[in-house]
Amino acid sequence: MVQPCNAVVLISGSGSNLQALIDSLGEDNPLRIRAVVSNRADAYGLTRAQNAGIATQVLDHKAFADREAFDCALIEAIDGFRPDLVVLAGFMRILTPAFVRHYSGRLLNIHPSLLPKHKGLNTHQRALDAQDSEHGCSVHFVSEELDGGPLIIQAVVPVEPGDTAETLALRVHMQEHRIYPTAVRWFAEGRLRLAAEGALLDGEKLPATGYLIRT
Ligand SMILES: Nc1nc2c(c(=O)[nH]1)N[C@@H](CN(C=O)c1ccc(C(=O)N[C@@H](CCC(=O)O)C(=O)O)cc1)CN2
Ligand SMILES: NCC(=O)N[C@@H]1O[C@H](COP(=O)([O-])[O-])[C@@H](O)[C@H]1O
Repeated sequence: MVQPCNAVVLISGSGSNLQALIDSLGEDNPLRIRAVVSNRADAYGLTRAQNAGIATQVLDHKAFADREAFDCALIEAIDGFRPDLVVLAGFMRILTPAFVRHYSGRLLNIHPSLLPKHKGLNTHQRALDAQDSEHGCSVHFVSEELDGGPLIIQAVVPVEPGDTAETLALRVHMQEHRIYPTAVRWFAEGRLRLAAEGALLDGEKLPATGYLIRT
C-alpha cells in the first residue's frame, strides 16, 4: 500500500499546470495537494485551487527586504503543511541555495524548453530566434543552478513554419500538462528519486535527457 504523498504547489500565474495536477488526482493516485502558495495575489491559479477546495496562501516577494528573507518566510509557510514534495508550477522566482538545499530531492520544476537549451525566461521566442526545428518542455529536480537540475522527463514538439511565440507556447503547454502529472505521480508512488548520480526511475538512472517523449 503506497502512502499518501503530501505536496505543496508554488505558482505565480495562470496555474494551468496546477490544474493538470489537480485533474490527475484520483483514488489510485497517492498525490495529495495540501496547499497552493503564490508570490502574486492576482495569480489565477489561486482561484483554481480554491475551486478545488485546496488551501491557498499568498506571500508577496516584494514585501521582503531581500531574496533570502522571502525564501525563509516561504520555507516557514510551506513546512506548515509538512510536505513530502514541493512542486514549482510556473513559479517565477529564482530560489536561494538555502531553499534548494532544504528541499533537495523533493523539489520539482517544469521548464518550457528542451533543457539544457534556453534556460531562464522567454524560451519560446528564443527558440524561434535560434531557428530551432524542435522545442519542448522539461521536468527536472531543482538544483541551485537555475534550470540545471537532473532531468526527469522531456516532451519534444516540432517548430512549424509561421510559428509565433504564442502558437509555440500553446503546443508546449499541451505537453506540459501531460508530462508534469506523470513525473509528479512517479515521485508520489515512490518510483522516482534523486540520487548522487542523478534522477532514478524504478532504481534505474534516467538518461541525460530524462525520459524522452517525441510527439
Ligand atoms: N535555484 C533555482 N530556482 C528556480 C529554478 C531552478 O531551477 N533553480 N527554476 C525556476 C523556474 N524558472 C524556470 O523554469 C525560472 C523562474 C524565474 C526566473 C527569473 O528570472 N525570475 C526573476 C523574476 C522574474 C519575474 O518576476 O517575472 C527573479 O527571480 O529575479 C528564471 C527561471 C524557479 N526557481
Ligand atoms: N521558467 C519558468 C517558466 O517559464 N515556467 C513556465 O511558466 C508557465 C506557467 O504556466 P501555468 O501558470 O499556466 O502553469 C509554464 O509554461 C511553465 O513551463
